[in-house]
Amino acid sequence: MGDEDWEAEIIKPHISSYVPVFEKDRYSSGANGDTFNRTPASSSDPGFSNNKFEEGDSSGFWRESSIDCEDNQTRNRGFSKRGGYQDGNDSEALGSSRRGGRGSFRGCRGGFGRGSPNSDYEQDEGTQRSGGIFGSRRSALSGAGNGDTFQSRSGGGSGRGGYKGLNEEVITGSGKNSWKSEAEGGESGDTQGPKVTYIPPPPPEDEDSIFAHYQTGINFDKYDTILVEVSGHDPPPAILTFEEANLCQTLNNNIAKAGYTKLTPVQKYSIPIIQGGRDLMACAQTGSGKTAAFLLPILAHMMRDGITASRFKELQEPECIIVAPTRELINQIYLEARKFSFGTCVRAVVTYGGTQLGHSIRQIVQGCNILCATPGRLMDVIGKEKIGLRQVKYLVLDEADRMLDMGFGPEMKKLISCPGMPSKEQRQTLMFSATFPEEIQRLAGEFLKSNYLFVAVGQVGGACRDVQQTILQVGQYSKREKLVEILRNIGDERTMVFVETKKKADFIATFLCQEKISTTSIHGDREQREREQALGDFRCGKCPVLVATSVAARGLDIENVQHVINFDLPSTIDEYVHRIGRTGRCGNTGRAISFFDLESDSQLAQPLVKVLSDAQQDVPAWLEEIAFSTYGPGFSGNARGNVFASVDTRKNYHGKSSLNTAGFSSTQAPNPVDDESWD
Ligand SMILES: Nc1ncnc2c1ncn2[C@@H]1O[C@H](COP(=O)(O)OP(=O)(O)OP(=O)(O)O)[C@@H](O)[C@H]1O
Repeated sequence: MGDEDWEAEIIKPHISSYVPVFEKDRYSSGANGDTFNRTPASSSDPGFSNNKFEEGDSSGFWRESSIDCEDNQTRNRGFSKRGGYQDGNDSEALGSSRRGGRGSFRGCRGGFGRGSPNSDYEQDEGTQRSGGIFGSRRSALSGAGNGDTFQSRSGGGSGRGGYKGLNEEVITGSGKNSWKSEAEGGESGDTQGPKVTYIPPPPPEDEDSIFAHYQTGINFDKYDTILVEVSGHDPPPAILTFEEANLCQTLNNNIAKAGYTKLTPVQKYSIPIIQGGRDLMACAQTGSGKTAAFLLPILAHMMRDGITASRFKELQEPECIIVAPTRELINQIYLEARKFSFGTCVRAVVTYGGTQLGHSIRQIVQGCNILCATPGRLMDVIGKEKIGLRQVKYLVLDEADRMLDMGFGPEMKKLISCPGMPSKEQRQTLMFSATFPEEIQRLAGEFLKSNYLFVAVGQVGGACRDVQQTILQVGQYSKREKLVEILRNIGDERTMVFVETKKKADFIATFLCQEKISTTSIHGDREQREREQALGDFRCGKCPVLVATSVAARGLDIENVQHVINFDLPSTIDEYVHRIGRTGRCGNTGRAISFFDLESDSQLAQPLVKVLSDAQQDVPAWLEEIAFSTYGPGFSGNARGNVFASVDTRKNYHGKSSLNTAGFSSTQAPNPVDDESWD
């Protein structure tokens, strides 16, 4: 993990054995947008094979293992034979149960992406990475005059190379996570591949957009009933209202404009702790307002103490650095920082991988008080001496357990030992997450003052109770059929579908498009522009289904996500908690459906039973049986005894080194290294 994209950005062009040709005429919308106007492909066209996706064909894509690194030729052959877009007739044969309403690619919205030719970020196309297997996507997918493109390019084509096979593992450079190698050999001169030139479109500047927000849900007031435990020496009392926080008028105005009238529990406890200058590790359920819990008191202090950054200094020395594990999440945090600092002299800047470094630097030198960054890019701008650390007063690790695990942990250690970085005694370090495995808590001690406070809102690592969880036993070869059935029942409600690998994300997205379910995808193999486009299309409802890998599991706050489907269950229970937390946010209700494959998911049965029962969900008898049979008589997953099954580790120092947040012995690394590109 921690596949620092700095290097991934300078990738070797790879040659694909399979380059399907997408032609706009084949998948163009009709005049009213609701006609799926397909011309059968010729049988010689490998991209539009007459063959259907077939389960159980060992030569087909479907049966491939989830391991991404394998013979390129074999995979591509398999996919081109099995996985190409079908022609109209075959598609009809396959899609017999298609719903009328949803058919035709859900009318205009369905299946057809936004036009790209006029997009702000087309300008650098010529210098982007060299295509990849679906390298012809840009021209071939360009829509007709209305600017539409066939959305499933997202699904079928991976920006950074789609089905790259072996090549995706052959990202050059020895120190993948080495800030030095990135800074030195990164965009500044390495000639191994095309440079990343993507400049994200600037966020809207108008006040309405800046303060746009969604409504809190019917269960928002129930937050007040959640038990909160604060541990550590001499914690300040919680506050009950925003007024008690004594924030300056501008901040209060911004809070009101953001639609916040009442504090969430994590805010009630964290704000006074941070205002009191204490270090903090806070664990609260997904979607319960952790971002504002750290931003507001930091901004309040910055306003009180005054800030020093001035414009157009080559070296900017921010007072606050916020790191998060994924690009989309850090961008979201930046937008929150920009919202709450609106009308103040505090300037927040964001920088993350997959975008042009020069652009980030230009933003930074215009003044930077709060730097929001993904870890690799942060080390780059430090290495390039654009960011100095001497003024850092606040270091925030969002999704802190992820930031400290084996993927990003080494990078975070480098960060705190960088020249100039104030020692932990001299800075305030704040960590937030919905999950906090105890072993990671122990690692965190290195970053925090010894008297840090630990806030646990409800069950540490517990699932949000506003999410109705259902576990279905579905075997590997029935998953697609079940998925389509569920999605057809769901209709147009926004749904995130999680799968285990990048390739599967593409494959499933392609498959759903083929089923005329408007879908896009996000994963670490897609170019950043495509990731952002996919997220944008999902957010605005243009594509109500987003197929994602774990890159989208944490932190993303998207309005109206009503359903999460775990097509593949993740390997850890914490990951499960984060994934399902994309719905049921801020007091709204949501649903999560997970496909449990007896052959591959048994190790998750026990922690799943625990998480379900702690969240007062129905536990299927078959799942309990598996949990018992896997773990024997000692298992008591249904016991609802201790609300704080996992707590501040300083309470349990002795002999409990392998517990995870669900309170069970961990059979695997907390966050296994995978092949995703995160930041
Ligand atoms: N006090 C509040 N009143 C109203 N809305 C709030 C309040 N606090 C936060 N929100 C909103 O709730 C949503 C979820 O907040 P946020 O993204 O900070 O959750 P989180 O706890 O960080 O979730 P995750 O664990 O998934 O990262 C956001 O849209 C945010 O603007």
